[in-house]
Amino acid sequence: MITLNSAALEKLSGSRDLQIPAYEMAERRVGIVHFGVGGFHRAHQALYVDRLFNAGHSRDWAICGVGLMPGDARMRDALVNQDGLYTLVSKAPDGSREARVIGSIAEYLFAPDDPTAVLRRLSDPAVRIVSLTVTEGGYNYNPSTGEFQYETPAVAADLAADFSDGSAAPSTMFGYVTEALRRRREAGTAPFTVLSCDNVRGNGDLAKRMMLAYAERKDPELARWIEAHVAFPNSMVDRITPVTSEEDRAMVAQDYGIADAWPVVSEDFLQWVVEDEFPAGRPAFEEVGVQMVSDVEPYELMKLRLLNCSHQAIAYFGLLLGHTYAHEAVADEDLVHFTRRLYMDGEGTPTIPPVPGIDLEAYKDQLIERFGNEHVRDTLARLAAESSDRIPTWLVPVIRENLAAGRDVSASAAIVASWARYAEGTGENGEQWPVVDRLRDRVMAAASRHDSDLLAFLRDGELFGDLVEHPAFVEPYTKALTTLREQGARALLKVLGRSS
Ligand SMILES: NC(=O)c1ccc[n+]([C@@H]2O[C@H](COP(=O)([O-])OP(=O)(O)OC[C@H]3O[C@@H](n4cnc5c(N)ncnc54)[C@H](O)[C@@H]3O)[C@@H](O)[C@H]2O)c1
Ligand SMILES: O=P(O)(O)OC[C@@H](O)[C@@H](O)[C@H](O)[C@H](O)CO
Repeated sequence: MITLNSAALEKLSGSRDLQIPAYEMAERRVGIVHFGVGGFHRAHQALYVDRLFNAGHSRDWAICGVGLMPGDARMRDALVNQDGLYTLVSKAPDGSREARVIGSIAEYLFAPDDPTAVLRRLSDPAVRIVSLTVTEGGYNYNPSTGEFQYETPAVAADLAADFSDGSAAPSTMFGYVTEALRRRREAGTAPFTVLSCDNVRGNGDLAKRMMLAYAERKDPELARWIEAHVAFPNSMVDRITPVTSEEDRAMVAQDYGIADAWPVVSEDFLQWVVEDEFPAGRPAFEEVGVQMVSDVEPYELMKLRLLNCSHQAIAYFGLLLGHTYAHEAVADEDLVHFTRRLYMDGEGTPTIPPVPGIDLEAYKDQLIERFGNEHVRDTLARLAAESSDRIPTWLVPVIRENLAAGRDVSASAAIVASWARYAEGTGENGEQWPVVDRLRDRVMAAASRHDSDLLAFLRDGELFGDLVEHPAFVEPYTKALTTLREQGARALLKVLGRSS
């Protein structure tokens, strides 16, 4: 067994089944700082940069990963001991796979350990891109009003503190990015580009609006400078990347002989569509499969409204039906009919503009095939987590557009009802499940009132706006929730399937 680190690469070079970096570790120079190094970043952006290095492109774009949250101490321990290296195994639906050691993360900083080092790195003129995968919740906006939430404790603390003399340090992405931009402006250094890679519509626009809202309170003059000089390109990102399991670690050890503290397993599908707005420069992403375009929106809408919303469609129904994995959920005829025909065709698709170069029918079929990839073992529990960040961000806008156009919303109402039923916290056979959500107490308290008020869940204006006042939504929602509670998920899928 070989413990993964730079010194081990030579020993791994003989393996036929494993690709290792074809470049020298010592040649890497940090040009990108990334906040939120989790499974996805390591299966996606870091892979693209690794491909660039392998293809002989400039080594000036290596990544410095930054962890802000207490839980990121685990990533620090894994990556620092391995010189930033890790194993990425991508698995196709037919069972074939590709394994490679990724070398593009040259540095990892756990911000609570050394905030000064993070600010120093962010102020380095060599850093020209700051990229983000901080989850939907990381943007700190109220999903129904779209406003920045100044009262979030960590944000409020960063706003109140003075970082200029080094006596206090930021703790949020907003604090770090704006303080670094302030220092760059003061030093006459050009700003970096902020590249959001999270699953949010107009993710760059949102990042800009939230960053400006923060800066406006902190330092209005700086806010004006950011608005005028910093680019925030939008991007659509796609690769299903489950949470790494103990089985994944064991597989990497057994099949590749590598002791890797935190490998990543993903599907083989990979897509990144990026708005080409990088005034400070960028890597030659187009050379390694990234689609650089002038308008990302059609791609984003397609992906969020077909892939991500469908993930929510299979998550709660799947769990209620007793499934554990995404591939089991789409092997269920009733659920796949509901997802592919009723939701995707009936309600998602009418809200999507023409997407250049994409055959939507083939795209939707491929989504079902991707969800059905049994080798990836994506759990429904992952898809059901943090729903209060996902449903309002992805599905509620679809519902609103369809309501405004006078179109049917029964399938979307059933998805929301399945979340409401799921948030009651017990399955159809009385099994308990952990509801993982930053608003857990609130959503569970609302769901616990269903016996006396079937609309209790829907009354949360922050999550659903005024949907509760739309009879065209409330009627199918009420029917769906009643059927779910009285007869179960299978009965509801059958009823919906018959009426289609
Ligand atoms: N996993 C996927 O299949 C996938 C695919 C496409 C896009 N994404 C995007 O990537 C995001 C992360 O997914 P992942 O699978 O890597 O998750 P993960 O849990 O492995 O990593 C999430 C990272 O975000 C950080 N984070 C969370 N909240 C934060 C906050 N408020 N401020 C700063 N950092 C914060 C965490 O500390 C962690 O480093 C998703 O939310 C999504 O927007 C994921
Ligand atoms: O990671 P989230 O919270 O944005 O969403 C959960 C999944 O829908 C998502 O991770 C998908 O797997 C991903 O968007 C596929 O590209």
